[in-house]
Amino acid sequence: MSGETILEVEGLTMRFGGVVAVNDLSFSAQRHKITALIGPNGAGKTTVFNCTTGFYKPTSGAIRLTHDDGRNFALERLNDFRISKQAKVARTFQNIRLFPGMTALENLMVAQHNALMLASGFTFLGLIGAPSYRAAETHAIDQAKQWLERIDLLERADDAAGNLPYGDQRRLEIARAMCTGPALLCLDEPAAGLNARESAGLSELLLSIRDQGTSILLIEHDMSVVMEISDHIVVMDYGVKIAEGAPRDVRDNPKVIAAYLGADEQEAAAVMESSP
Ligand SMILES: Nc1ncnc2c1ncn2[C@@H]1O[C@H](COP(=O)(O)OP(=O)(O)OP(=O)(O)O)[C@@H](O)[C@H]1O
Repeated sequence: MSGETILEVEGLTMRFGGVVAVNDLSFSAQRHKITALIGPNGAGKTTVFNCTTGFYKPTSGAIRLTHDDGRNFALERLNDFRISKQAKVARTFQNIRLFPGMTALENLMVAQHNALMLASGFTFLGLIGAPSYRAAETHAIDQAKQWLERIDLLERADDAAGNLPYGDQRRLEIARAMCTGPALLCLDEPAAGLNARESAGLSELLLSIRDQGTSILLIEHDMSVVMEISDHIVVMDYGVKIAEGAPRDVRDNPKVIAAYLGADEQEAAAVMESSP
């Protein structure tokens, strides 16, 4: 194993014309831990995700990812395809982006497209049904079924993803990201729109993913989820880091309380009332 840090963000800046969405931000995320990025609306959290996952090229700064075996990736220099395929960073989005017309199972198979394409020799071995391709396909189906079972959707494997209840779709998105075998899982507001029971189930799922060895970077407005499952929290406001630490320290930090009070009454109350 290579060090405790999986992700090191250093001096990250992202400008959109005159808007500085992220300004000289530095933080690190530890291996096999859940690191949460929180902050009021417009603080710059999603922009950090978009830079980390290659959707945006940062204006300046470095984003380094280190695998368990010590391999290093300069994410700020890679495109989104290489970041997911080589650096093994997977993400979900604020708004659900499943393939709604495909079944739940098919959505998880598509996630394993890269491995299947390789095993198919980019079509030919797949067409003739070569044993190596059939073995890869069986493995992909097994993996998809295991994840469906884990998120309690095995019985709905053949239902169109778009017909599933909202909370199920959210869990399916996470399972789809996990089917790519990520080293780092980036989740953008996974609890958005979930009720209290579904949020509790989500927390359990994320803790089990962490405990089985996947590092998680989480953006979340639901403070009950953040305070319950995060190992470390980084707080942003107006593009800069205003605090970081363990859930209890962050919750009691006057700068954090002030940032949330200046934002949205409900959100401020949620931060102050949440108990880690
Ligand atoms: N593509 C873009 N073009 C111009 N400005 C942008 C772009 N993306 C983000 N911004 C601006 O950057 C700032 C940070 O936005 P960002 O979406 O990263 O914040 P956030 O913390 O994720 O907010 P929220 O919690 O509401 O999702 C905002 O002022 C936003 O308007």
